[in-house]
Amino acid sequence: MSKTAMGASQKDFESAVNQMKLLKKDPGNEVKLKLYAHYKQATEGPCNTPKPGVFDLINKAKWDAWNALGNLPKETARQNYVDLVSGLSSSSDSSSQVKPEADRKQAGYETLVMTSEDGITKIMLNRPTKMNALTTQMYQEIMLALEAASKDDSTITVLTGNGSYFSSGNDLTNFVISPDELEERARRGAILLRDFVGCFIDFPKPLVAVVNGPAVGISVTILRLFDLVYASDRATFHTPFSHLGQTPEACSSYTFPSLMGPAKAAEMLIFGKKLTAAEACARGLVTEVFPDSTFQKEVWTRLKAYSKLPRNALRISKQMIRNHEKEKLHAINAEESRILQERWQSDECMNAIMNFLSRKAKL
Ligand SMILES: CCCCC/C=C/CC(=O)SCCNC(=O)CCNC(=O)[C@H](O)C(C)(C)COP(=O)(O)OP(=O)(O)OC[C@H]1O[C@@H](n2cnc3c(N)ncnc32)[C@H](O)[C@@H]1OP(=O)(O)O
Repeated sequence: MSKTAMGASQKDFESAVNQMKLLKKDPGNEVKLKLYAHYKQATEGPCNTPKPGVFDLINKAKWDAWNALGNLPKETARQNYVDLVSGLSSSSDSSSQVKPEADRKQAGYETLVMTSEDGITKIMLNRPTKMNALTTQMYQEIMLALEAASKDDSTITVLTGNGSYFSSGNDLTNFVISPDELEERARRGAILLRDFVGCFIDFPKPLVAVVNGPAVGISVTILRLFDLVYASDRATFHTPFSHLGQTPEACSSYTFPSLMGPAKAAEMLIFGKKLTAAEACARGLVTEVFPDSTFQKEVWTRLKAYSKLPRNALRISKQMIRNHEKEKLHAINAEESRILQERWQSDECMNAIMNFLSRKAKL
């Protein structure tokens, strides 16, 4: 950020406002909220309008963002706005630069880093500051990445997270929408969820989860569709669906009871009990737990050795193990997505999400 001692002039501010209108790439809801709040603060001062109702989600999120700036001086808000816009412009400039040929990173993903090396394609969730919470864009990019990995010449595909979390599950701001959009967004969300989980059910090669830290929600339930799950002893496994007014997904209403028995599954899926990595391993959800200090080294050494095994034999064996229940899993996935479509429109779900967004509730 380029703060000057004098702060941004009115001219700099107006030019940043104009620059925003020319921005080609959508900066995402969080940045848009920050820009909105600083614009209002810079032009009108502290928040001066009544708080919108709890179901007016978009206006409430905007109001919260503006109100959170308190008595921030107009000049500081103006400078922050200019800095935000200049950060956006420079990142969109740099994203258009040609990447060096030697770079093994596969281009085209904004929320993931995808690399292929030593017979292993690695898909890394890359929103570390948001605990790798899964945005709509991220679900779509993961599906594209899985499709590419299923066709490339690697032997094994790995999903992992960048930073301290594996993933904090569905990004709750996916639900920041106005009431009149709710029904349509819930319908589209259910289709996206069904397609997303479907990609894991059908994935043809050995799929490995390298669970580098805590996992929440769908990033836990999806694990039963992987062939190996390696976890750091720092990882935890938490499915707080009832707390969020929601219900299980990723086929877990069937796979968890069959894996750990209905009583243990209920403890997780109905009552939201958080498991340690050792507990998740004892319940069969995790293949093996490693000390965090040696986790990356041990896991990648193991995977590199596995990736040298005959590719077709691995693939066929995986399919033999998985094919028996594929059809059933697709049917369960469709039904869970349908039920969630209803849940997302419920007051219980809306209230839980608003509580999180207004920081009244954390897990
Ligand atoms: C197509 C739709 C498919 C839908 C499929 C449905 C899936 C169901 C689920 O996945 S349910 C699980 C949903 N996840 C949660 O409820 C987790 C919510 N997050 C938290 O409770 C906490 O953030 C935490 C415990 C994960 C981490 O707490 P900590 O104090 O360590 O860190 P912060 O809270 O300060 O988090 C840092 C920033 O990251 C943002 N963030 C984290 N997780 C999420 C999330 N799931 N959704 C949205 N945002 C998230 C958090 O808001 C902080 O952002 P900020 O720095 O801008 O304040």
